[in-house]
Amino acid sequence: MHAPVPDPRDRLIVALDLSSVGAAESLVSRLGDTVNFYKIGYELGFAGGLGFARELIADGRKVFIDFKLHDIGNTVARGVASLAALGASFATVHAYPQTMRAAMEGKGASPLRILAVTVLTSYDEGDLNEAGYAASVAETVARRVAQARAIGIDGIVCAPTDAASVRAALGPRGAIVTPGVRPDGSDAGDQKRIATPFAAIRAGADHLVVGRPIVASPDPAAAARAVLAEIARALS
Ligand SMILES: O=c1ccn([C@@H]2O[C@H](COP(=O)(O)O)[C@@H](O)[C@H]2O)c(=O)[nH]1
Repeated sequence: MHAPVPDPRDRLIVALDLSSVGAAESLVSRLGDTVNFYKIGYELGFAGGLGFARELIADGRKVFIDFKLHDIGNTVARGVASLAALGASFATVHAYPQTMRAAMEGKGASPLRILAVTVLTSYDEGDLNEAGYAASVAETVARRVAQARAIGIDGIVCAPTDAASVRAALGPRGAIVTPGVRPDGSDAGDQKRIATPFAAIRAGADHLVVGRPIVASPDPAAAARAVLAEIARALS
């Protein structure tokens, strides 16, 4: 069985897609105790964000490093070992078998959980086809989840619209983490496979990643509370 999520706030992961540590510090301070789990990707990570990740972790927050690693096995394993030493809770790799195996080896006995990114939520059938894949989004997700399961991966990143089929293919073990979450009325931006927080949780997502609907809101704490309320309603 995959571990139940104990603190409901751990269901919500806010993507700190911001250009400086100062901007991230200010957002985290505005969100206060409403949010406890943060994701750091390229934008903040390449602007000093790993030092900030260390501070968040020291402050008792959970951190997800979303660099979507994909390289030769040795490089992936060593990079993941560094993320494990940092104290990150989650880290992503692309769902290629060699990469997933290397990441699982690199994390060793640490509590870091490796999440395999199946098909990006900004991709539809046309984007996948343009990238050279003949299979559909659903077929590609299914194939990658089957491979991830065989390797014993810790979790999957997929669109909320894929969550139910991913859970069926993944079995009870492994976390399902869904970006592409959009509360009703919010702008989809470049996301193509989206669902509301309520629908994502009902479809079986364990954790929702939310960026712009909270980060770009005039009142981020109120936007986060609204997402948490939807999560609670979906779980009730
Ligand atoms: O398939 C994926 C994998 C990762 N992401 C990341 O999640 C957030 C989503 O941000 P929004 O502003 O809520 O769209 C972003 O950091 C992506 O890098 C994803 O969107 N899709």
